[in-house]
Amino acid sequence: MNWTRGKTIGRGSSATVYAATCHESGETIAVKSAEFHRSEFLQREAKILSSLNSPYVIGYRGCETTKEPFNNGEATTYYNLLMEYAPYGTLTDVAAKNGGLLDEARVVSYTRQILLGLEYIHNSKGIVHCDIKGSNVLVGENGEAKIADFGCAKVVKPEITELVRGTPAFMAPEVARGERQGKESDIWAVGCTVIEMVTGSPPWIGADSTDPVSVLYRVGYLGESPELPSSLTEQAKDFLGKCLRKEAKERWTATQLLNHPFLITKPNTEPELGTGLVTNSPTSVTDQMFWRSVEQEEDQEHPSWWECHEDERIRVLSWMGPTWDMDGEDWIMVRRNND
Ligand SMILES: Nc1ncnc2c1ncn2[C@@H]1O[C@H](COP(=O)(O)OP(=O)(O)OP(=O)(O)O)[C@@H](O)[C@H]1O
Repeated sequence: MNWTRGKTIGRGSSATVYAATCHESGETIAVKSAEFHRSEFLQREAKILSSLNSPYVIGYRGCETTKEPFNNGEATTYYNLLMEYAPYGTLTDVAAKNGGLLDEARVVSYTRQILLGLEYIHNSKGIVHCDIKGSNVLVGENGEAKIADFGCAKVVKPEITELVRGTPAFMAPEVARGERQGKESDIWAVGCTVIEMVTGSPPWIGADSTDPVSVLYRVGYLGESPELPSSLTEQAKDFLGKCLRKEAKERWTATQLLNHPFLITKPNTEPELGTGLVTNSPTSVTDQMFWRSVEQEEDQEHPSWWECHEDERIRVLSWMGPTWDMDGEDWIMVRRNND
């Protein structure tokens, strides 16, 4: 596919996302790019996304490498994941535009769509997302929620214990303890995302400590759950209770939750949305470490943070300082490598 790279629309910890125009169709697409030698996670994400097809999952448009000249004149090779463009940005962006939080009708509508996406990837594809949160759910052209950022996702293999992935504030007890990360852990994260949509903050903000290691300890070993917002209806609280059960096996599945009264008795409202956002995944510098996914430190020379002693983990987590800025680039041409 021939395309022209446009403005930066987002920066994550592992890649930069640009708007781009497809030459043949004129369609605006999103291109997530990383230098080739640092693109292992992006390549894995592309492989998973290419196997998915649902209105509630961001659409795959292809992947390719490009050679692009930089300031010093030398060409750098990039790996690019081409995706459907979501004009309204992430759920976190939409909430921010709405004063930080969303009303219950919108929360219901987005939650239902996230669960439809999860039902598809869990049941039809045997995939666990591992990093569900507001900033990893995009809002599509028609205002629908679409699960994105499959950089932490994996195919479920119950017999294999793999490294923990995801964002501490959204981690289920069994994930916080480093035991297993399955479909049920995504459901816990859905509960956390509902809290985020209702309160405008990730769970645990306002708790005694927002230090990620302390939160993981409280979730994993002290058996604590995030506080339920007092503004919620009893039905909503009951729904969250089904998502946030401490025992993974007792948590409801996506299919069961789709039939919970919280999701089936409310009318759908069409959200009023604005486009043109340029965002970074974390909402602010101060909460960035707390929000940040922990999938990419595997390629650092240090040991995996989870396998370390707690003191070591604190040190590893403190390495995750801000690495992003907000500069947008002008339109540039992209030269594609030969296929
Ligand atoms: N398809 C898309 N359409 C519109 N915006 C997008 C799209 N994909 C990503 N973005 C924007 O780019 C940002 C970063 O993307 P993404 O979360 O996929 O990157 P990442 O490097 O995996 O981030 P993270 O640090 O959360 O792992 C998103 O928060 C969003 O604002």
